[in-house]
Amino acid sequence: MATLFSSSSFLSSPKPFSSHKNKPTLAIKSLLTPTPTIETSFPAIQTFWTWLSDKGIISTKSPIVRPALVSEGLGLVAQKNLSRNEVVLEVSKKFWINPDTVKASDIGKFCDGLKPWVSVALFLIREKAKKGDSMWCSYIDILPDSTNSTIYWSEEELSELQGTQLLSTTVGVKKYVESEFVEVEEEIILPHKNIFPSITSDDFLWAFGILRSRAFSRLRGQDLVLIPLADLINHDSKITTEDYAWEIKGGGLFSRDLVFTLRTPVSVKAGEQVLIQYDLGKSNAEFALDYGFIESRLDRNIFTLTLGIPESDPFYGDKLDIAESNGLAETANFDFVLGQSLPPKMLPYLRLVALGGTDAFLLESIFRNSIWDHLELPISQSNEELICRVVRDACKAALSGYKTTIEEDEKLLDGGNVLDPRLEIAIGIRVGEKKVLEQIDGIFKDREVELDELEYYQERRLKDLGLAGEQGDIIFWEPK
Ligand SMILES: C[S@@+](CC[C@H](N)C(=O)[O-])C[C@H]1O[C@@H](n2cnc3c(N)ncnc32)[C@H](O)[C@@H]1O
Repeated sequence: MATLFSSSSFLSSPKPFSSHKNKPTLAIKSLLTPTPTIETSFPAIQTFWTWLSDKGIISTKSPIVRPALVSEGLGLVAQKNLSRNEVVLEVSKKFWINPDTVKASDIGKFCDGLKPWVSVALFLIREKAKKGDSMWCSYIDILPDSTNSTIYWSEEELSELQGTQLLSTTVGVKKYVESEFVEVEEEIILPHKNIFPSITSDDFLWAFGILRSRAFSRLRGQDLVLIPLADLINHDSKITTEDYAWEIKGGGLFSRDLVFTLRTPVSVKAGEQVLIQYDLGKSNAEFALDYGFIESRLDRNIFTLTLGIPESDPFYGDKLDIAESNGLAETANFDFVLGQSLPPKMLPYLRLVALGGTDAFLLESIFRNSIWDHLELPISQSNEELICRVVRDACKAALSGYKTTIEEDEKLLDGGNVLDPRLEIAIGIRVGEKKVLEQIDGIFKDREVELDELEYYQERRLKDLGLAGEQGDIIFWEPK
């Protein structure tokens, strides 16, 4: 039975953590302070503000929000008291940056057929290189050089994630971005050197991270769109509704241009920051990868169990057929959330994968319509014992891949020292994953203890046929 827990140790010799040189290098980082400071006079913000006004993107006469320096970098600060659901800003489509913007630009003809994000990434890099000659220059100037997303971490910083799923994901994402860069470099950048001078893979990673952390997606008909000013909105974990935050209006037959509208999901006092909930469904690992921060909420801690039917299984074909008829496949990912019960379908899938020996008759085609119902309950002691052992072994193997214990991590977090934000993310992620793994192990440990008392398929079948009593004793018909 193939049980693939994807916790890889990418870095062979972890080095001790030292404060990184590569902190999020917002152009304005020297003005960042740990306390929320409403600072609007910084030159780059001023220039951006003037640009927004000159372009008519917003009216600067009686603005509802203004960009300002806050503890999260830049943010939007209310200029008056706002009630819940009040419109905070509106940005017309002509000021969005999306694949249509690229198409209409001077590089449009070179970007035909590129993935939407790749074309927007090239556009951003090129506009950035143009400096003052770009119409987007004032916007591009306020974009950070990096965030605390794990894609920007040094190898030394990444070594703090040793053993975590986030490390493998980060490595995978960086490889993906690199391979996209190699392709676009060969096909577009090098053949048109005069248009795209000296674009490096670091530039490409920068653009990828910018899009990942601030592009709006899943908007009506828009796969990926950067909306200047709106993309300064920061996240607040205390806001637990995604409603009312943003929408696209207009675009009907007789209506005006499409407009992006941002609303505040909660009431805000003048001078306070307007904040939204980015995504209630994201895990801390996704937050760390996309945005470079995590939350303390328990259910943001998720460990993904990847289970699969090995091709070498003598019943591979039948098992795959059953899995597919029930919405699963040869491999299946189960997201296990801290503090919650096992993901639905996980136990039946595990039992299916482990099915063999004298239980294999259940794989015969006459059971095809009822097999999943049977798999919802324990099949046999040996099957249940096997799934417990395999899951527990996998948890132990994954847990041995981390270089610290939960206690050591908690001590670091509660030690009263101000930690580097990236180290704090790393500790939060690894402690969260380990807690989930311990919880999974605990569930299957308890199950192992109950194995003798569980009711299995044969017993249920005998009961159904009226051949077994409620206590499991076999009823014989004695000849009279
Ligand atoms: C959509 S942008 C928001 C504007 C951003 N603060 C800036 O300076 O440009 C998202 C980024 O803001 C920062 N951010 C947003 N909410 C945050 C939070 N609650 N804690 C820490 N950083 C946050 C992260 O760097 C994230 O990648």
